[in-house]
Formats: sequence, structure tokens, C-alpha cells
Amino acid sequence: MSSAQDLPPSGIPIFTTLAAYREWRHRAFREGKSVGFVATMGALHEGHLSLVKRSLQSNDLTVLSIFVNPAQFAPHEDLATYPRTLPHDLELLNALSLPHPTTEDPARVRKPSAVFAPTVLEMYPSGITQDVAEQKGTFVEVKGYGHQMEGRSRPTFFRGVATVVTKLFNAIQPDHTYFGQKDIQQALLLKRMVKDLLMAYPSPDRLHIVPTMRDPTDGLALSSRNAYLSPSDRRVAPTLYAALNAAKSAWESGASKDESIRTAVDVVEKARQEAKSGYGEVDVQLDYVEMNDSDTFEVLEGGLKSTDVNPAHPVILSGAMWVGRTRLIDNVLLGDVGKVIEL
Ligand SMILES: Nc1ncnc2c1ncn2[C@@H]1O[C@H](COP(=O)(O)OP(=O)(O)OP(=O)(O)O)[C@@H](O)[C@H]1O
Ligand SMILES: CC(C)(CO)[C@@H](O)C(=O)[O-]
Ligand code: BAL
Repeated sequence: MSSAQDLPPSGIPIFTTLAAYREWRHRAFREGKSVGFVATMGALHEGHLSLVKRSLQSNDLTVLSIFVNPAQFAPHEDLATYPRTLPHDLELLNALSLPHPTTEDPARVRKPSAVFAPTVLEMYPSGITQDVAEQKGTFVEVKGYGHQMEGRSRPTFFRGVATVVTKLFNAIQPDHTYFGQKDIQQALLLKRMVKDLLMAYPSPDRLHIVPTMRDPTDGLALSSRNAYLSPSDRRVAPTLYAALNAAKSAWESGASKDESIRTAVDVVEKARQEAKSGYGEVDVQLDYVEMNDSDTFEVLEGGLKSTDVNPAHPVILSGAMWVGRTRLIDNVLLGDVGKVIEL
């Protein structure tokens, strides 16, 4: 366990080295205790906590990693400014507890058991540069599944995510792991990776996808990057979710894929015009709105309608939008949502 001077006080053990974590993990193996795992980049919010709560409900022990992974940021992206709030993250985790599922004794609760907060060198012993052409060492690519949706705008993102999550799974050795629907392509791609690489910790059926937590007042998906939003940005930010919902209603009322996407684009365009001239003069730019098969990630054909699609194979309706200098993503699922996420 780390006793590093620069770590904030915490009731939860914080491991900064693989060796220290492994000792703890071996004890859990010996004692036959199940370990649930939530991977994060910190700056925790209720969305993260909803994943931690799922883990607490189903596992003896719950580990959370906090690691801002350089490999998933392109050189022009926001690695340097990404919010880092470890003391506050630990406060949130220390305050979290759920009744123990197998007893009515109110004194027995489950709390997060450990935090893994490694250094960059610990995670990348061969070193890491954000420029893919210059990288050396071992990287993981999920071919055919990383170039659509988010991958179109962030071509090296999923390589960085698949690589770090493989490392985290090798380190943590989770029985169960929990990812958020907000990053739906990431979660589904990782499920495929776990299957393709014949991983045991976790096995593919033990990678759980948890619904997106939203601001109850306007539906904005909770996200660490929301911290970048100015008050005027924040007023426009729910537009993406509103646009996706407009497209969803159109689709469910019989519109084609192209018509549904057009509905979403119109919602963003209207908000863009208003935000440009309104108080605060916010610059809104749609990056993409798309509909993709949740299994293959292939783009749906433009003329398709909901009646042409098997509801047992949900469609991902997703998008990304810039609000000022903040890039927001969101998605809704069309069809039998329960086939993809655990409600
Ligand atoms: N609103 C949310 N509801 C449920 N899960 C979420 C939510 N936001 C993030 N997560 C999940 O938490 C995990 C860690 O995500 P991460 O630390 O990148 O936070 P984030 O809020 O997604 O940050 P960012 O702003 O960088 O996208 C991922 O599995 C992610 O999908
Ligand atoms: C899965 C993850 C922790 C890998 O760095 C990150 O992409 C995230 O927080 O979603
Ligand atoms: N939640 C996704 C992490 C990223 O955008 O880098």
C-alpha cells in the first residue's frame, strides 16, 4: 500500500504500484472474495458512482482505478488540462456505502475497497508518447471497430483505450467490471476485445454496461469534461441530448434513418444560431450524429426505417458536439435496449 506523502488522506487504501496492488489481490484470491472493478480517469461524478454502486451490489470487494491515460489523447487534445481532482474523488468514495446485500443488519455496509492510482511509468514501463508514429512497445487494436463514430473524429483513441484497459485488467484481475453507456462504443469494443483475447479476468459476460446518468433538470449526460463548460456553454450543452431524442422520436414515428438524422441536425442548427447571437455568444459545432448497428458498428443505410430493423439488435444513435472548446458526446439506443445495457 502506498504511504506516499503527496497522497491525500483516505480511509480507502490507495495503491500506486502494481506490486502493492498484487499483494492485496492475492489475498482476495486466497480468501475467495470476488473483485468488481471500475476504470476511470478521475474527476468523479454521480455517473462514476453509479458504476461503483453496481459493483458494490454484486461483489465482495470493489476497486476503482484513477489514471489519466496519455495514450488515448491525440497530441492536440486536452491531456494537460484534463480535470485532476484526487482529494475530492477520495472524499466522494469515502462517503459512499451501500447496505450489505446479504443481511438486514444496518451496521453491515459495503464500501469501495481500494483505489489503484498508478503513475504513467508504472502503466507504460516502455515509456509512452502520444504520437502514434513514434510509439514503441505493445499496443492493442480492435480492428474494424475503432474507426466509426468516435473513432472517425479520434482515430487513435480506441487504440489507447484498448491498450490501457488491457493493462488495467491484467493488473486488477477483476471478476466483474462496469462501464458506462455514455461511452457506448468504448464499452462494446472492450467487450469484444475481452472475448477476442480470451480474457478470464473479466470474462466477456462479466463486462457490464450501465445506463447513462444525467442531470435530472435538463438531461445533460454527466461527464468529467462538463467542468470545462462556462455558465453560457452549460445552457446550450443539453442540445445534443435534445437532438438525439428528436431523432429517436422521428425514427419511432416511421421516419427513415436519413430523415431522423436530419431532425437531429436541425435541432443543433437552431441552437447554434441562437447561441451565436445570444447572451455569452457560444460557438456550437456539430461533429457528427450517426446511427450504427450495435454489433458490427456499421452505419445504417439512409433509407432504412425502424420497421426494417430487428428490435433485438439495437441501433446506436450517437453524436458529438462542440460547445465552445468542450467536446461533448452522447447516445441513445433504439430497439431492445436491454440486449446491450443492464437496466
Ligand atoms: N454519465 C455517466 N453515466 C454512467 N457512466 C458514466 C457517465 N460518465 C462517465 N461514465 C463512465 O465512467 C467510466 C469512466 O469514465 P471517465 O473517467 O472518462 O469519465 P467521463 O465523465 O466519461 O469523462 P470524459 O469527460 O472524459 O468523457 C466510463 O466507463 C464511462 O463510460
Ligand atoms: C476506460 C478509461 C478509464 C480508459 O482510460 C477511459 O476511457 C474512460 O474513463 O472512459
Ligand atoms: N470517457 C472517455 C474518455 C476520453 O474521452 O478520453
